[in-house]
Amino acid sequence: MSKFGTLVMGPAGAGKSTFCSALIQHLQHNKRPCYYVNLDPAAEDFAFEPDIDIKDLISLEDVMEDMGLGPNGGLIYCFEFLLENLDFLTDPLEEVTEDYLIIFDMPGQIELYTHVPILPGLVKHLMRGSLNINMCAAYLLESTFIVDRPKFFAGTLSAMSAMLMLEMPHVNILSKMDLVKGQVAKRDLKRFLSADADLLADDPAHRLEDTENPNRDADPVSKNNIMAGESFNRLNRAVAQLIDDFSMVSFLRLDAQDEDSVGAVLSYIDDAIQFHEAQEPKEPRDIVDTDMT
Ligand SMILES: Nc1nc2c(ncn2[C@@H]2O[C@H](COP(=O)(O)OP(=O)(O)OP(=O)(O)O)[C@@H](O)[C@H]2O)c(=O)[nH]1
Repeated sequence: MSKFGTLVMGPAGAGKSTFCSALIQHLQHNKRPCYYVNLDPAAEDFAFEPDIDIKDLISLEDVMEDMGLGPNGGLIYCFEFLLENLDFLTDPLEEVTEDYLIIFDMPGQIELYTHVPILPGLVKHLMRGSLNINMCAAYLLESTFIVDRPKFFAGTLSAMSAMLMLEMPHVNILSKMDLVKGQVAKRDLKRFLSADADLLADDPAHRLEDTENPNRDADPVSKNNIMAGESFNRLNRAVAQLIDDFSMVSFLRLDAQDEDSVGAVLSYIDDAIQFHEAQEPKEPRDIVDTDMT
């Protein structure tokens, strides 16, 4: 039998630890066992004591002090150290049975999900090694991002970057929905949940389309700036359209204080894990270069 787990990720302050706690509480209420793994080497206070805490292996504070590194370099060092000492995770996780949901609480440094190839190695170890955990990534983005539409699409791209890098079942979650309740009409909210590209085109706060400036032709600097603005606009819209066309990113809603909302998100995570488990493992395809004949 396989083990099951979820990797809770997202930018700093997105609500990852709060979601982990709400999830643990919900699982406890439903008499479902869970196993909590803290992988944030800077995390301090926990509502629930982790079963595994990376700080027992290495802490960010020590690394910064001993190695003279900053918080980002220190975090990368901690994860490289973890990858060199994977028994720290493997030994206790081998004992965890399939009844448990293993919850991995991740740090918020965005570099980890975008351009440092550390997490793929960790995920590969957890999912494909002797542990063979069926996992789903839960990527949290703060719902207040929807107030600033370009920021929302930038956040959506960070979620996509994690999806592409990790190649594992993945759900995206707009966290802290209580903070935007009443501020966004239901109809508008739907457009954010499925990342509708037209959100950029009809953004009421759009500032770059200053084509009506009467001095634009007379002032070459102003003209160049406006041209750059226009081409950036077109580029932004093209990227948003790509996300929209391929239905690449859609979001679930989460209010961590509302147990029904937590339960609903959990059921999506469960489904994503089970759907993945049901898939036949694919044989790698033969590479046939048709131009070589
Ligand atoms: N209103 C509201 N606040 C929330 C919710 N979830 C988290 N918060 C608050 O948002 C802040 C950050 O939450 P954390 O859970 O620490 O976020 P995190 O992503 O774990 O943060 P880092 O580990 O620092 O990246 C805290 O003040 C939480 O109380 C929510 O659903 N609603």
